Amino acid sequence: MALDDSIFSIASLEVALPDMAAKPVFGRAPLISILKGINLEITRGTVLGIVGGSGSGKSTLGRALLRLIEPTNGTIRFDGRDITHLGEDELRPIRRQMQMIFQDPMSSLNPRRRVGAIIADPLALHGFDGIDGRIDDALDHVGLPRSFKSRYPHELSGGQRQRVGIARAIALKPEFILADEIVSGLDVSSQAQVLNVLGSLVKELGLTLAFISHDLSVIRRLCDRVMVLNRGEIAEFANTDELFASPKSDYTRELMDAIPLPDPDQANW
Ligand SMILES: Nc1ncnc2c1ncn2[C@@H]1O[C@H](COP(=O)(O)OP(=O)(O)OP(=O)(O)O)[C@@H](O)[C@H]1O
Repeated sequence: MALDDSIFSIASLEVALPDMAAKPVFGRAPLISILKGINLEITRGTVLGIVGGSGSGKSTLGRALLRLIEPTNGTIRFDGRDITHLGEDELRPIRRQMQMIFQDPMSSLNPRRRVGAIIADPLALHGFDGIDGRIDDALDHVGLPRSFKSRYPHELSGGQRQRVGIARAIALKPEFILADEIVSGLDVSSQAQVLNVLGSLVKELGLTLAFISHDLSVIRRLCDRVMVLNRGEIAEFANTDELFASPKSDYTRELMDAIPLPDPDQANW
């Protein structure tokens, strides 16, 4: 793969964090290793699924990609630039290019701001002009009526709130979006809506997405490639079709066995 096809290039990534359970009376908590030897390329315009059980290191990997935490070892290249150890001042101009959509929109959307303002705030912060038009565009892209601009988050359903989170992220025209367990709190039909919206956006806008989920059935619907994480290490990394056709690791097979049988009402998912 040519290097310029990659939005992210990760080599030998390791993350160790202070062990909060250790609670030392004096000095610092000892470090525990969370991620080990992660190598990864994320190709422009593709969706990478990151899957694994609870505590496997999915969110930590996402946070390291966005440089919300600093790795202990290894390199993170974003758009060809080594960002592994950049300070906050140097990261600031890059931050707009990397957006995140969160698991719980009730806590990530300010309950006292209307939807229009929620989408407008980061646009204003980053100095965009024509903000009203950009808000309308973003709402159109996620399939929400423009009249929702005057609503508050509590006046929306869970799926609609999650689409506001997506609208806020795409309005900034980022190069990359990280979505961390964004459908796990939703009922099956809202999950389907949100996944459909994301799938269309990837095609329409050429988005590059990393999609974290513990649920392989969700990953299968959206992702081109899948990284399976187990205890902070890569158990398997393959194209989605290959992974489902012939899983190579026992751990992947365990995750597959945990997929619930499809609901016949959702057969056209
Ligand atoms: N700030 C931290 N300090 C110490 N340990 C941490 C910290 N954050 C996460 N961990 C530990 O790192 C491991 C990986 O956590 P992480 O949240 O990345 O996993 P995950 O795969 O996203 O799990 P889940 O699906 O449950 O959210 C866990 O054992 C967790 O307890």
